[in-house]
Amino acid sequence: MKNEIKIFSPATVANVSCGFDVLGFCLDTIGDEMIIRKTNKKGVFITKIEGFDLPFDAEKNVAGVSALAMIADAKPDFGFEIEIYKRIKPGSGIGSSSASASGSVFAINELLGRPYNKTQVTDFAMKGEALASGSEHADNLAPGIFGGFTLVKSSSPLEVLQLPTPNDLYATIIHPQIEIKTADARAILPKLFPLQDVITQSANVGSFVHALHTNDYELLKRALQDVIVEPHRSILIPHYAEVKSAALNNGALGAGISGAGPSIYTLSKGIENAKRVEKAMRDVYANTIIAFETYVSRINTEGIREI
Ligand SMILES: Nc1ncnc2c1ncn2[C@@H]1O[C@H](COP(=O)(O)OP(=O)(O)O)[C@@H](O)[C@H]1O
Ligand SMILES: N[C@@H](CCOP(=O)(O)O)C(=O)O
Repeated sequence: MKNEIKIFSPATVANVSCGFDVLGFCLDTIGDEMIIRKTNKKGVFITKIEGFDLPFDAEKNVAGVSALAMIADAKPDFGFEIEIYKRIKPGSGIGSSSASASGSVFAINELLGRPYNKTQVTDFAMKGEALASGSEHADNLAPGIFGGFTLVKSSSPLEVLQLPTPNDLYATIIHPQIEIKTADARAILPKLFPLQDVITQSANVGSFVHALHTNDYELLKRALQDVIVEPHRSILIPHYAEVKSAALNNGALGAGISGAGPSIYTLSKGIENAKRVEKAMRDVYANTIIAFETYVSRINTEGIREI
């Protein structure tokens, strides 16, 4: 069995407008790298973090918390060192904490000879994600671990459905360089919603899943609406309405807040449309003082992978 593994842990888009805490998909052009190796000393030790200032204490870093949860169950007679090469900015809305929380347990599971299935790996990763966001949600973790589009049917007990990915679907992301902590963006949401909004949202998530199964781009377009969360969170994102309109006016099938923001995601049919949408979104921020990054990505159907 291997003593060391290097992985690519991709960024992910949670919620996908209509599926708060349940829908997500996996990106390909941005993600963290991690090296995990066995050590004689028992425990979990974060030995290197490059890219961003994050805690080395395993109990304060999401990668360490999920790893500790897995080894508490697996009880190996050795420990693990973790190196994190962070490319996804924390507080980005494209699953920065999730990439670390899922990457460590994906890798440890490989080094242990895969005793756990993907759902169990996701369950351990949820312990890490809870540290960052204050709640055990798996909508970023599941697409990272399973690949493609996923739906979290239930968090407890955890049940994840892997959904089909239409061939020609591309994502464009714009990430204004401000930080929104997921925990803060969750705290501002109301606890109760009007029944009519819940009905609209449920119909959209069902329609979206059907559209993925049938490659129905027109239905997909109509389903990518969020009447529940977007009105409360969009005010935290500079020029949100303008960026969204620019994307939709330039051929995007849908646009919305990626995870808890500030990133904005869009889905387009074909890479040429995705690139046109990228330019339109960049043009909005280009006339402001806001620094930003953009990514165009195919949907990554493999998820976390060894590199
Ligand atoms: N390995 C890690 N990677 C990213 N964030 C981490 C990590 N460990 C702890 N954190 C904390 O998690 C928070 C970022 O997570 P979150 O707010 O969910 O952002 P994101 O949407 O980018 O995942 C920050 O407070 C950060 O310090
Ligand atoms: N469903 C969560 C997703 C948070 O995603 P992140 O990428 O911002 O961590 C939420 O919307 O709170």
